[in-house]
Amino acid sequence: MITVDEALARCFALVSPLGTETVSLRHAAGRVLAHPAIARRDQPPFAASAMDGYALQGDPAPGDSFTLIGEAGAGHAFRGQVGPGQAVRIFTGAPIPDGATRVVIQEDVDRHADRITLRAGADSGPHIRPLGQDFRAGAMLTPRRLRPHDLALVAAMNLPEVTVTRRPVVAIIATGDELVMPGEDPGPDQIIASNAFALAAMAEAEGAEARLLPIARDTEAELFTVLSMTEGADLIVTIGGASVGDHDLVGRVAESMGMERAFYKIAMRPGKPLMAGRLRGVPMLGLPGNPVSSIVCGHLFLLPMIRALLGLGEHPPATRRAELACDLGPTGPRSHYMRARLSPGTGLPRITPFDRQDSALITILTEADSLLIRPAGDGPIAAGTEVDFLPI
Ligand SMILES: Nc1nc2c(c(=O)[nH]1)N[C@H]1C(S)=C(S)[C@@H](COP(=O)(O)OP(=O)(O)OC[C@H]3O[C@@H](n4cnc5c(N)ncnc54)[C@H](O)[C@@H]3O)O[C@H]1N2
Ligand code: MOO
Repeated sequence: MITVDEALARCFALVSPLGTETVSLRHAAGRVLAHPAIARRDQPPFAASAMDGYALQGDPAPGDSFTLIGEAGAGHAFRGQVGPGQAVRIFTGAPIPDGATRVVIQEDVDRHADRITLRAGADSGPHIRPLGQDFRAGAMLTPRRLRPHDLALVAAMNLPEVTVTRRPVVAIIATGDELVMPGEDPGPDQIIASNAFALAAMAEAEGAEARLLPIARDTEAELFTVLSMTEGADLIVTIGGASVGDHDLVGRVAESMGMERAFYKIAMRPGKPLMAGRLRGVPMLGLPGNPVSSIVCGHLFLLPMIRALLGLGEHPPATRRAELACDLGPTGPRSHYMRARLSPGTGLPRITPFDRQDSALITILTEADSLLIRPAGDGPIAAGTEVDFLPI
C-alpha cells in the first residue's frame, strides 16, 4: 500500500491541463482563465471627478467666488477651458475640464444663480481620480479561477470574452447488482445508488461537467459496455467493485480493456481499495463503493485532479490546523480521515471527531464539516493537541 501523498502524486502524473475555449463574460464566472486578460484601455480613461460639485482652478480660500461657465456630467464632458475665477458644475464620473485642478463638493459652496462662493471649513479635495489610477492599457489579470469581481475587472478592460480552460468532462459509473436509482422500486436485496450524486455535485462545483452513466451490474460484459460509453471523457470515475470480493470486477475488466494501472490500494482509511490508471488514454479513478470512502476519496483525489485538468496546478487539498477537543487512541497502519465537527476555540478552532466512523454512514457525513487527519502509525493523542483537518 502506498501513502496518500504518493497516490496523489501518481494521480497528478495521469492528468495535464486541458485545451482552451473562448466564452462570453456572462458565462465566465467560475471558469479558469487560461491566458492573461490584457486591458485595452486606461481606467479611468480620463481624469474624472470623484464627487458632485464644482470644478475650478487653484486653491480657493473661504469667501472666494467663481462664475459658472458650463456643466460636465458622466458621459458628457465640458469642452471648454476653465480659467481663474471660473467654475464648471460637475458630477461624479464626469471628465475634469481642461484648466480645472480641483473639485469643490457642492455641500461646501453657496450658490446664487451662476455664482458660487466657497464656505468656511471646506475640505481640501481635490476629488479628482487621475487618468489610469485603477489600471493602464496593457495591465494584466493573470490566470486564475474567475470570481465575480474578476469579471468586473475584465469588463472594465473592455474585453467582452475570455479564454478559459475547457471544462473537464467527468464520466461517473456506479457499479453493483444491489444498486437502483433514487425513485425506483428497490428489490429486497437492493439499496439506492447514492454516491454518484455527491461526486457529480462535487465535480461540478469544482468546474467540471459530470456525466452519470448507467449503473453497471456486476458482470464483466456490463462493466465492459458501460466503460466503453466513456467516449469524450477527460476523467473516468468508477464507484465500487474495487475490493477483493468475487464480484469486485472493475480492475479486472478495466485491465482487460487495456488500463495501465498507476496504483491499487493506499494506506488510507477510508479509501483503502482506491485504484488509478489510464484507460485507452483517459485517466481513470476507481473509488471504493462505501459512500463515505468514495466521497472522502473525491475530496482527496478527484477534486485535485479536476483542478489540475483545469490548469490550476498540482496541489494537495489545503489543510488547516485545529485543537483536538478530546483524547484519541492510536491509529493503525493507514492514515485516518475522521469525520468531525468544528467549534469555535480561543485561538484555533476546536475539532471533535464523531464516535462512529464506519465508512457506510452517510448521516454522519452530513453532520460533519471537516475531516480530522491522523497520520498512519500515530500514537494516542490528548485533548488540546494541534491537528490537521480538511474542511468539507
Ligand atoms: N475481505 C475484505 N473485504 C473488504 C476489504 C478488504 O480489504 N478485505 N476492504 C473493505 C473496504 S475498506 C472497503 S472501502 C470496501 C470497498 O469495496 P468495493 O470498492 O469493492 O465496493 P463494493 O463492495 O462495491 O461496495 C461497498 C459498499 O458500498 C455500497 N455501494 C457501492 N456503490 C454504491 C453507490 N454507488 N451508492 C451507495 N452505496 C454504494 C455497497 O452496496 C456496499 O455496501 O470493501 C471492504 N471489504
Ligand atoms: O477503506 Mo474502506 O474505505 O474503510 O471503507
